[in-house]
Amino acid sequence: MASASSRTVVFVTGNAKKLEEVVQILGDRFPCKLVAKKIDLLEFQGEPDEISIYKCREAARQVSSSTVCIFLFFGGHPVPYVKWFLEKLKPEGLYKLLAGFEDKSAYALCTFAFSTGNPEDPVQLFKGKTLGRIVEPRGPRDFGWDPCFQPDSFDQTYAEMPKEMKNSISHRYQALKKMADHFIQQNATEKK
Ligand SMILES: O=c1nc[nH]c2c1ncn2[C@H]1C[C@H](O)[C@@H](COP(=O)(O)OP(=O)(O)OP(=O)(O)O)O1
Ligand SMILES: [Mg+2]
Repeated sequence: MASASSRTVVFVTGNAKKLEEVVQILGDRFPCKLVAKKIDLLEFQGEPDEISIYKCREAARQVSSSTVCIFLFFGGHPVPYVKWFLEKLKPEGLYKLLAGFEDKSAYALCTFAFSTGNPEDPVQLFKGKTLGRIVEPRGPRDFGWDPCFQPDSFDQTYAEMPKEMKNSISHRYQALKKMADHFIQQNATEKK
């Protein structure tokens, strides 16, 4: 197998905002070459881990190169299908859905699923979770449910925060950190 630094990792996402954050968070910390690719994958039903693994396998199959590694971004709570809720309801509607519930606590979840490209290898998951609550939308509307998610111990919603602040505490940051650490360590082991 090629050494990590000469390896190309394909990031599978059609979401420009996710990609933007990943590039900002990783900087030049990641030891592999990154290429982004949009693949429209069917949404499976199930728990987030199962969905991530299924979609990653499917993405790896579609990219069909034995040397390429795949990541699949998966993000968003209250449910894996939040994308369709958001499209129809907008952040205001998402908040209103919870009107009847006193408890507005929520968490943002990001899972990176990694496949070596070899279907025999297990898919690896790197997960990050940020605790918070769902609030009436505040701040710019340019990224999904950011206006209605307020992380614990902050007064601002994700949308109101400067980008660098969100990117230093977010679910995506935490998942990426685990993933980058894994590859940096693997790279160091390969060099020994
Ligand atoms: O940090 C975030 N802050 C706010 N909103 C977010 C975030 N991360 C994902 N989101 C939104 C995008 C989509 O409305 C839904 C997840 O759906 P999800 O399938 O993961 O995203 P997507 O289809 O846009 O991109 P992809 O091609 O990677 O599947 O939550
Ligand atoms: Mg999607």
